[in-house]
Amino acid sequence: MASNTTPTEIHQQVKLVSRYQYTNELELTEFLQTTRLPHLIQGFDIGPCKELWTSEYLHSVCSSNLVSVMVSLQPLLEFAPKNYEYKSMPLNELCKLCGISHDLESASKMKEYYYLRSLGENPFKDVADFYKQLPELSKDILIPKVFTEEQYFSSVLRIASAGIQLFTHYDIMDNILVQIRGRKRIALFSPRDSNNLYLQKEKSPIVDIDNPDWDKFPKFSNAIRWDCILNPGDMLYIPAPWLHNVKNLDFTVAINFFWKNLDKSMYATNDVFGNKDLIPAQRAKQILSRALKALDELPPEFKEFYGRNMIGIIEEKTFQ
Ligand SMILES: O=C(O)CCC(=O)C(=O)O
Ligand SMILES: [Fe+2]
Repeated sequence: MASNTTPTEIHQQVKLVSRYQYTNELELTEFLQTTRLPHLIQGFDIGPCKELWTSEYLHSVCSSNLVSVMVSLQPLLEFAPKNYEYKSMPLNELCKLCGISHDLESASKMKEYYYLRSLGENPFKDVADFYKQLPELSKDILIPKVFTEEQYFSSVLRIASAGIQLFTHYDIMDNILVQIRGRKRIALFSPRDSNNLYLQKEKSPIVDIDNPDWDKFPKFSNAIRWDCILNPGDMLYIPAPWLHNVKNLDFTVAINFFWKNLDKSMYATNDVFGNKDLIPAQRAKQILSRALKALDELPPEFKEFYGRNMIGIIEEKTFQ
């Protein structure tokens, strides 16, 4: 792409995430077993948390146990290089700070943005389990049982100040994100667009998806963006491995539930975040790195020839 391209000349296709009106658990469960598209689920009563969980309430009922919080001077979180630090702070204190930065204006005055993704008791070994770890809160929330106990993997509490935006990433398990307080804007990208997102492991380096550097990321213009806004009480079904980028429009509280929709043997056993590649994919990536080493032995024009040749084979054999 010419280096004098201006962002206004490039239009990315944007679609809206479809809505699903909740009627009963069985119908929703069956629906989620067949659709592989994200859906905004509305009409399910998530319980008293929706009215109850103000920052003042959370400040008063949450413990002063230390939690590890991402703290950044900028609202757009970047991972390479990192523009945030992990700081330990009492959970009840975090609720108060996030409450002060409840909208974009007050958050920008605070000069620090906060983002909590709850971790397991031992963050290196255990998965986050909201029910076990935060009984003072979990009694206030209801979620539809769309997965079995066997399939359940983790439940993660997410607290964020207004404005903070989490980089685009994929998770390896199916997921329902339940919005409790404030609004989130979520942009999703299909797994079919993964090659247009310049992935580095599970994350995309295109941090500012609303104003991307088109010279650096020209293929991003081919990606279709699926947008939705989550309001309190809404739930978003994010099928694995759809990519998602989350911007907090207000002070937000949300919980998400990951579950294993595939056979258990597919999943890495040492995965506490639910984002390690499936075991056969890990094997395929190792074989690919060996194939690339073999191609390195060739002169450049043969390396490119075989590289392009192999892309064609991979496309033919893997694209649906
Ligand atoms: O709500 C957020 O901040 C992130 C949600 C997310 O990444 C997830 O539910 O997998
Ligand atoms: Fe995620």
